[in-house]
Amino acid sequence: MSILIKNGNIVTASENFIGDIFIEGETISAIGKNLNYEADEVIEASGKLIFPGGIDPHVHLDMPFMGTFSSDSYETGTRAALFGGTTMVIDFILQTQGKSLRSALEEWKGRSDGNAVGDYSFHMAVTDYNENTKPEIREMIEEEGITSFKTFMAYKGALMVDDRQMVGLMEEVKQHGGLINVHATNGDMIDYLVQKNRNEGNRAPIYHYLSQPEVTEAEASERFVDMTNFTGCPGYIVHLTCEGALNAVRNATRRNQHVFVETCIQYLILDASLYEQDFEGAKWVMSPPLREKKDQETLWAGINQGLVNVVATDHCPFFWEQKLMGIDDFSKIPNGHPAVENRMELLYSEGVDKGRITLSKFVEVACTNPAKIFGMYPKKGTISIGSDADLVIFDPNEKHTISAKTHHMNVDYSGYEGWEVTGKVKTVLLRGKVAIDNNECLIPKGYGQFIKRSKVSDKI
Ligand SMILES: NC(=O)NCCC(=O)O
Ligand SMILES: [Zn+2]
Ligand SMILES: [Zn+2]
Repeated sequence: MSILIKNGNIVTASENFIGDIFIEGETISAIGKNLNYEADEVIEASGKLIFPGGIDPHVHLDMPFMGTFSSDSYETGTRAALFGGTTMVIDFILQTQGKSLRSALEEWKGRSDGNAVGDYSFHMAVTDYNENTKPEIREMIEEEGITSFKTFMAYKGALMVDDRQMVGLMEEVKQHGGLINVHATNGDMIDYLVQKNRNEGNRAPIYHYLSQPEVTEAEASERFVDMTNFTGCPGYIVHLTCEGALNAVRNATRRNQHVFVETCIQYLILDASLYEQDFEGAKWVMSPPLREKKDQETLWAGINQGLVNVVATDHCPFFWEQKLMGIDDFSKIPNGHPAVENRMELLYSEGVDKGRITLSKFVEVACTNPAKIFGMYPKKGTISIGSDADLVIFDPNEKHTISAKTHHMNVDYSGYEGWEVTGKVKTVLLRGKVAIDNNECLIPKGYGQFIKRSKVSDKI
């Protein structure tokens, strides 16, 4: 099967030009002007942007968490991602404390195998690092192509590791060519504030926010950055939200250290005033919580300064019924919100269309850097000869309104209900197949492949 895409405005992290793309099978075989190849299908793309398929390296699909499961399966979650121009996601496996990484991998495979519509990979969350898990790090990297390891400095009593485990894990991960991801907030301080608020009868969603002030994230980010400096292990901070935390990374650059930073679309465009509305605020109960306007400005600037490398979502949807588990106690509200379908369009609309970032920066943080950092470049994350034909054909002028009535995520509300967006995903190709066209998904469950990843470096 061959496809010729004609006259599109091709955008990569470094280039922007009008041209044609010729696809044979799953990969791109030619790029140029006025290409004259015979193709089984021709797609006219004049007036449209063509960028690489988006990669969201932070999603939680069908994940057991806080006494329930996140509500998107591999099928619904990866399909919704495709509708929004994201052709690949990286999901998190959670080790159960006391059990092996291998058994967690088998559990996650049981839910994901044969069920994904779009491509996916896994990070391995190590929640119990000990002599038994140590040899499994090499196994995951060498045998499974899982090269990134997530740690939680928070969720005390459930997922949190201490600093001793952290440095031990870093040594091992570094030795085998992997990367450490971290949820960097101070779990002990948060646990103290949560219990204090609950004891004082403060049970509304806003107390979730008040139990995780900026200092809890700034302190843990600085500690993590210092530990990666000490061990020499490449590090990546997930869902960074605030000025204090970004300053820890900024300070590290003064000793020529680079730690990768991911923020999420919600931290760029939503703020903590959303918690000021009774239980409705539960829609945005996530960890870390939404912050202030000054933090949004810091994050947009951080993208342009090259300090913030990736914009993800931390997609972790729960039905309203599930959020109601915390109606009497904010600490029981399942943490997370749905966004995987909205990320690319919101980032284009709020970032590029409003002049905060360039088109190439948009591609860099939404497509290219995730591929580079997580060991998939240039197979994924760019438009070049030999790369997978994962492409988004995008109308930069079409306006539309986000709503739970029309989204494809398996959840009954939207954190962005009524949001007016400029720019619309029109057609999406995944490994040479038209996956989305005319608001329809044209590929079946099972088309999505598990992508084994290479060893990583701390340079991009
Ligand atoms: N972020 C969040 O609120 N839920 C998912 C788990 C995590 O990433 O911490
Ligand atoms: Zn987290
Ligand atoms: Zn997460």
